[in-house]
Order: sequence, then C-alpha cells, then structure tokens
Amino acid sequence: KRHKFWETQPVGQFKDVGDTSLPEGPIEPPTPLSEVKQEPYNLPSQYEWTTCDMDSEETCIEVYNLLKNNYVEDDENMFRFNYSKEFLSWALRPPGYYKSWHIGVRAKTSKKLVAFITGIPARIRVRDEVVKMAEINFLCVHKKLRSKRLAPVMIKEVTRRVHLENIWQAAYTAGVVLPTPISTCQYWHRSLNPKKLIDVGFSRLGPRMTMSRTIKLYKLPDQPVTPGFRKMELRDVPAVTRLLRQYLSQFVVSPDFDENDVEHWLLPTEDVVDSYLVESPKTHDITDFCSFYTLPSSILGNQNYSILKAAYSYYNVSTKTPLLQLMNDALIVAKKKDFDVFNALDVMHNESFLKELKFGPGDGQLHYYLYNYRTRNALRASELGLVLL
Ligand SMILES: COc1cccc(CC(=N)NC(=O)c2cccnc2OC2CCNCC2)c1
Repeated sequence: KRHKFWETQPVGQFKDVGDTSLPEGPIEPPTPLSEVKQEPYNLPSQYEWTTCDMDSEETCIEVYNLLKNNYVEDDENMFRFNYSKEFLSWALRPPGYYKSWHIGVRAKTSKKLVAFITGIPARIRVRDEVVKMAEINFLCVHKKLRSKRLAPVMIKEVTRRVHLENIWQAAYTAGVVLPTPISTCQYWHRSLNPKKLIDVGFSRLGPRMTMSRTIKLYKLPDQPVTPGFRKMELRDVPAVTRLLRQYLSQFVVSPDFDENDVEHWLLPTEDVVDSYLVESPKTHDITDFCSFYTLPSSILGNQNYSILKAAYSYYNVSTKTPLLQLMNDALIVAKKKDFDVFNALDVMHNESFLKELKFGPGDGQLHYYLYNYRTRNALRASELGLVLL
C-alpha cells in the first residue's frame, strides 16, 4: 500500500523489514538546533496554528469537545472515545511537559478548534538504551476536514517542536498499520455489566446462553480476596517505584519511571486513574501492584445508554500474589466502581490471565511505533512493557 507521507519519514520502511544488516537504534542523527526549521509549517490559508493551554479550563473544554465529537471510533462506528477533561489535563501535564507540544489548529474566521495533536516527554528504555522521547497522542482532525491532508502537516509540526527541545525519537500507537510496527497487540475485554454491554451491542449473547446465565457467568465477589490489598497512597511512591522499575526491566521496551513519574502517573486520581497494592500484613513490604485508567466511550445511537464506562489495564506487578488473583481483585474493585467493561492488551504478562479471567478477544489490534528508532526485529506483544493512554 502507498504511504506517501510515511515513506518520507525516518521510520522503519516495509522494504527494510528483515534486513538484519541495519543496526538497532536511531535511523537519522540529531540535527544541529540552528538547522531545525524555526517557523511553523504552512497550513491551508483559512487555518492557523494555536497552542492549547491545558491549564485553561476554557481550552480544556474546547479540546474535550473536539475529541468527544471527532476522535477514534471502533471499527463498526458504534462507540467513540470520550476522554474526560480531567483525564486530558492529567495525560498532557506530566513532569517536564512542554505547553508548545499541545498543538491545535483553528479556523481563522470562526476561531473554532478543528484539529489537535500532542506530545509529552518520556524516558523510554529500548533494551539497554534509555532514550528521551516524545509520546505522541490525540491526533484528531474534525470529521468535516478529513482528506485535506492535514494529518501529515500536524505530524511534521509536532516533530519540529519536539526537535526544538533536542528530542529526536517518539513513540505512538495506532489501530491502523503504518510503516512499520515494532509490535502488534490484540485487545481483550472482560464484561463487568454484561446486560448493558449486550443491550448497547458491545457484546452478543453467547450461543445457547440466556441473559441470566450470562450475568451469572461474569459475577464477581463483593470484595478483593488478597489480604493487604489496598489503594495506593502518596507514602507508597518510593516502594511502588522500586517495585515497578524492577518488574519493567524484564521487557524490551518500557518507560524508565522515576518517583516523580510514578507520583504523576500512578497515584489514584478520581475518575482518571486507580491504583492498588498488596502490603504484606506480616512484613509490611509492598509485594504487588495493579492499576487501570478510566476512558469512557460515547455510545453512538442507543436509546437507553449514552456512555460506556470502561477501565483500561495500565501497569501491574506481581511478585508474591499470583497475577491471576491480583487481576481478579482489580476486576472486583472495577466492578464495585460501576465500570461496565475492563479492557486489556496482551502486552507484558497479560496473556497469562486473559482467558482464565473470562476476557474475550476484541475485534481489533493496536500497533506500536517508534519514530527515528529501528528495532532489530518486531517484538512479541509480551516483550512490550509500555502502555499508552
Ligand atoms: C469501546 O469504545 C471504543 C471506542 C473507540 C475505539 C475502540 C476500539 C479501540 N481502538 N480500542 C483500543 O485502541 C484499545 C483497546 C484496549 C486497550 N487500549 C486501547 O487503546 C488505548 C491505547 C491507545 N489509545 C487509545 C486507548 C473502542
């Protein structure tokens, strides 16, 4: 398939797949900052660049509404991600973030926000190399402006602004195949509210299954079963950081989190991210950790419901409690918090619990990409220790 834009970019090209003579690492060297384009790329004349100040409630609302009405839908166009304002503010303002990487496009006359793309700084380890990268996310062009080739110029502009901060690599995911995935994951769903999921068309009643039998199949205990299972608190940040760094070191690609990162990304934030840990009642050591983020979806065209409450598996660490039991406790607390479904990718060790905890395979895949960084070969999903929002 012709990728007119991506064939011009420093990314693994399909023609190079399998060429083991190409070394793992950056594809192009950094450019001297004086040679980085100083002015923004040209937009079609009726549009202008804008930097979205996510500290401003008004701008957060504009970004929220653009994504709510124009961001990613499932393959059957029945659901659309509905990231909350609080989630977006959290997702875009981690330690060391750059306002200039929160990029919008406005119509010059109406000043309406019609497109968006973001980057946040992250230290990502690839095997033994820790690389400063930008995590690119929330690329969204208004439905009425599709096929105007706006996406390539937005990608070039965020790349330019990342280069200005002397960062030369990026990480991103997409539901579509572009040159060239470093890994491809399968997503899985665990029903928590099967009646609603069937009513809205997210799930279908199994063959030879009644509704009451289905409700019973997915029933969960009222409380977690693991002794010492509790919400994470600020005082746990040092221990959770140690536990997580040790656990993530086994994967080929993973974030290189420090305590500031852990405090931002994993301390519970209502309606944004939930995290729990197991504190051994005997030794008071922190032995296990699980977390999930809140990403509702709008339900497009259902009489009874308008929002699907979905939890997305984030980072989980098991050293004493079996991962199966830890994740079942995560399902129990997610159900208690009234989530309808718990989603997970088959990354890290997730494959070991998906089927047993009654996850069903989703109807799509999520591809992971690195910009200006070649990996020796494609990775198995289980070699990925990176979860993007
Ligand atoms: C249920 O509502 C949906 C609304 C829009 C799209 C999809 C399907 C889909 N594309 N799902 C995922 O990409 C996905 C499935 C499981 C776990 N994480 C995921 O994506 C995350 C990570 C990438 N950025 C979006 C959220 C579902």
